[in-house]
Amino acid sequence: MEEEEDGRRSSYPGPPTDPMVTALLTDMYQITMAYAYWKAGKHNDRAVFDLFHRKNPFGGEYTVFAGLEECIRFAANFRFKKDDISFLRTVLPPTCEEGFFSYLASVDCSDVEILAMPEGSVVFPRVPLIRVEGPLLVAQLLETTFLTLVNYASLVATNAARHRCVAGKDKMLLEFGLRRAQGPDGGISASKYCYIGGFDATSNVEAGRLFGIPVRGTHSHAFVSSFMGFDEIIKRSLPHAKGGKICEDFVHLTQLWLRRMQDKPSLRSYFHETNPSELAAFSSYALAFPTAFQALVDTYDVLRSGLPNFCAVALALHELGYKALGIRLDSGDLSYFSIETRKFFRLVEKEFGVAGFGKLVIVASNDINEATLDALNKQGHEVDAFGIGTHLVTCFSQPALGCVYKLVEINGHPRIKLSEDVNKVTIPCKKNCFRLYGREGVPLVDLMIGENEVQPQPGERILCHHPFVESKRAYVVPTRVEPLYKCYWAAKPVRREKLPSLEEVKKHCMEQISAMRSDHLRALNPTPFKVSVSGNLYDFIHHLWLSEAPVGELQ
Ligand SMILES: Nc1ncnc2c1ncn2[C@@H]1O[C@H](COP(=O)(O)OP(=O)(O)OP(=O)(O)O)[C@@H](O)[C@H]1O
Ligand SMILES: O=P(O)(O)OC[C@H]1O[C@H](OP(=O)(O)OP(=O)(O)O)[C@H](O)[C@@H]1O
Ligand SMILES: O=C(O)c1cccnc1
Ligand SMILES: [Mg+2]
Repeated sequence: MEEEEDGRRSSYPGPPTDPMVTALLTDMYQITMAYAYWKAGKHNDRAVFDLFHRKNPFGGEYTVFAGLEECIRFAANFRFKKDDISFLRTVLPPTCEEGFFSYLASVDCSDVEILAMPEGSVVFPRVPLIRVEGPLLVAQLLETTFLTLVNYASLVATNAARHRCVAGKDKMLLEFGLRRAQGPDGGISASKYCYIGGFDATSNVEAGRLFGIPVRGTHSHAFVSSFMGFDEIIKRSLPHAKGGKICEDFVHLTQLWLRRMQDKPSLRSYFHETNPSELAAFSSYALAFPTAFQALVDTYDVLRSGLPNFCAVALALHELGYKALGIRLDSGDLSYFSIETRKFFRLVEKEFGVAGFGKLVIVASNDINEATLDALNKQGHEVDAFGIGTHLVTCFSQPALGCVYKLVEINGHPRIKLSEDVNKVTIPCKKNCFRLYGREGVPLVDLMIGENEVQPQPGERILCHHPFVESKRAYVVPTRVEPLYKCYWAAKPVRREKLPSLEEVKKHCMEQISAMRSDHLRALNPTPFKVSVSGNLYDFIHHLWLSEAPVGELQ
């Protein structure tokens, strides 16, 4: 996103973050349709497409909408370059006329209008997340790219939000997924969209650079096992935190503190001899990061070695005026180990009078998912921060979100797609959508109306219809009516909404989730949120349905 001189974000978006997102990042059938639209002289017909999902992921009843900024960046910069056109000549049949290729070179999104819900919104099935209006050929060409930009983004943002809901607001959530993600782009996208969905930081350094997401990390088992003994540590001096005195042999100091701990009867019941190479590794790490010492304690034995070794180093640091951060657990029973660790920290605080030692941070990782978090909550635990990778970024429990992109109007004529499966029948017309809020300010229902219908007003009694089931309808007297769409792309720049920063998107997402009734959010048997249409739209859908569906003949 380009910065304007006054520091605000420009209304003209920069290119997509991923340079792979080009006009050719699409399905071949979009190109063949483009040719056929052009050949039929339909390319400039005015089309309206809706992008929406039919089912919420992970067995839940909500979805977090993400990926919009990248769609707008894509649309704003949409063009077929010379090279692109040369390639298209090689994949289309030789019968395709030359005029098409020169036309394609002139195509852009200058006559396209894109309305969408703000990124980070909590959204529900069938309500369009993005409404694209423009010349048929170009509006059609956006389909695949928009879907690939929205589907994974929204899926992983929803997954992150679900992990946040189970973990609770006060826990730190760290995204550790890059190594397990579906390739580099999957990893970068996961870091960005997990941040929107409620994670606090990522281990992915490039995501930190690209998006300004806080970057965090501890160390791995390799660092610990790379040490064989104390002899390897050559530079051992450490200045006192407040300057002045220098400790010439910090390693010796950590050994001294370990002995002091061993001499305390209350601590002796936990451990005897610890692994010395592990103490060497921790001492060395503390020498490198005296102000941010955090150690992985499960390489050899959490309670008998890792934990006492960590405390010895942390106490040595404390003597020199530093404060250690804490530990990471990466195996075993995380409930048990975190509780035992906390007890041990408190004991050390008491025995040595080190204020705050009992509150050192406990990070837990190792194949954590929603179910593990829930189990840990039920059992009780003392974990302050969770590092979550594989299950989060691969969306292990549901690998894809099914957003679709459907034509709903052409040259002012509403269009419908019929299906044996009623869930797959599209809702025709260029629509406006609103969220209606109830007495306590909670969202009650999303309402879709035709573009030309009068907008619903607070205090008005509105009959909301289920889109397909006649008997399902309800009156709502909203206290607040929230229009769901903003215009993010239009020919006239004055009409374009400025794209929010990532922080603003995250804030919006957190506010939307907090505003939802908790029964819509719960993991087990959540209550579906109601999605409805106006009486006019209901009648129209069913009129069009009847007029388009062929009448069968019984023999
Ligand atoms: N208290 C707990 N309740 C429920 N699940 C837990 C609890 N503690 C840990 N887990 C989960 O149980 C699994 C334990 O992993 P696993 O059985 O592979 O053993 P491990 O401790 O990872 O062994 P390794 O030393 O090989 O890493 C992980 O997925 C972890 O998130
Ligand atoms: O478990 P995840 O949720 O994916 O979180 C990331 C994992 O990546 C690291 O180790 P890695 O898995 O590479 O090795 P390890 O399991 O043998 O420690 C880290 O120690 C975590 O366990
Ligand atoms: O910083 C960490 O502890 C980390 C980072 C990535 C994967 N596992 C752990
Ligand atoms: Mg692992």
